[in-house]
Amino acid sequence: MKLTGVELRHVRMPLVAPFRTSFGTSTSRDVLLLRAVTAEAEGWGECVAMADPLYSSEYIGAATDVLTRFLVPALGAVEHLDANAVGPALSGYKGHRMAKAALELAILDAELRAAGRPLARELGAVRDRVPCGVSVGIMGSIGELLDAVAGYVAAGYVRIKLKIEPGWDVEPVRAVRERFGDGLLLQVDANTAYALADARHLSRLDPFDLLLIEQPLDEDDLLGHAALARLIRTPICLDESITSARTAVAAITLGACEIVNIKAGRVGGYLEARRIHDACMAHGVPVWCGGMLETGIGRAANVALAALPGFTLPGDTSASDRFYRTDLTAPFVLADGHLAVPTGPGLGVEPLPDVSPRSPPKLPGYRS
Ligand SMILES: CSCC[C@@H](NC(=O)CCC(=O)O)C(=O)O
Ligand SMILES: [Mg+2]
Repeated sequence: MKLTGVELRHVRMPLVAPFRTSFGTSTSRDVLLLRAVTAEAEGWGECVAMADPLYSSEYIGAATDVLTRFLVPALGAVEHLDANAVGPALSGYKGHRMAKAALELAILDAELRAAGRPLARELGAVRDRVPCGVSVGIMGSIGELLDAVAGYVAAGYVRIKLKIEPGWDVEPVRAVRERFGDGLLLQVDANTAYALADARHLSRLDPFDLLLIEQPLDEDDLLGHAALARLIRTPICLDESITSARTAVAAITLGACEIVNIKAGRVGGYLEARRIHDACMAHGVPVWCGGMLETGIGRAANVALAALPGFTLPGDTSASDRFYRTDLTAPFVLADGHLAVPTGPGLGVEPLPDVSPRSPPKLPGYRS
């Protein structure tokens, strides 16, 4: 394939309710969509970077700039382009994994649509539907939290994840465990809000039989997580720290985590995500698919990824209506606690007509 045009489309999606984490509260999600044009087919990608560099160092303005000035021109110079060529063609540019992931997904989508191959099969999916967990934000009160969790349990979600931070951790977890019983699959996500000195406090979560505690310490603190793992019983799962298969193996080898949250956007794309999956399986480490409030475009790719054999824990692959009143694609709807894996070529979903552009972008450059 030859890349003949790329369109960047910045969309603001209102959230159905504020979503509060240890690094702030969002009421809308800015999304950077990317459409790749080739002679054979078009492909879509979604950049999971937020509007501000709060989850990680990436943010939409930087992704837009690095795609426009460096990454898209670099791919435009590749004569025989396919998804496997994207990583090597962009390797000279450091970082910007979320921007690279969006571009690689669009090329992968175009390649697979042209070949009539579904993404799930390409990645090695072994399931046609995936069990879904849901991420629950920090709330204003325990009562509000219990109402929210009750709604998600009633909707059929098979696992509940609670965002925590200092001052909102042991009591919310205790309340949810007491209200919904020991059978509820329950985990927490700190988004780096704690320090190793909080170990004794975090060990107060041990009695609640959590599946895991996600990213309690700083992204770069593998040794701190390894020390914390020796001080608490709850298994540690890493998210922000895992930026590649190499860092996943380093974290596992150092004893920094027993479980890995795989987010293709965070690690540079779905091909690296599969490499992390394979490496974790080789080490006997279970993985699950994390979420970045993706629209149906990224959600379709995440559901395909979550269908791989090593994804043995429910992911943050919730239905479209968890965050959005209307999605950019046909909505993903929870059925018996599961989402069906798309079966069409490539992503298997299309942006709804009012999202997909009416006219192709000016060739050969880009339009942001
Ligand atoms: C956009 S910042 C959200 C990052 C957070 N993601 C979630 O909590 C899941 C959100 C979702 O269901 O997409 C995480 O650290 O795991
Ligand atoms: Mg997380």
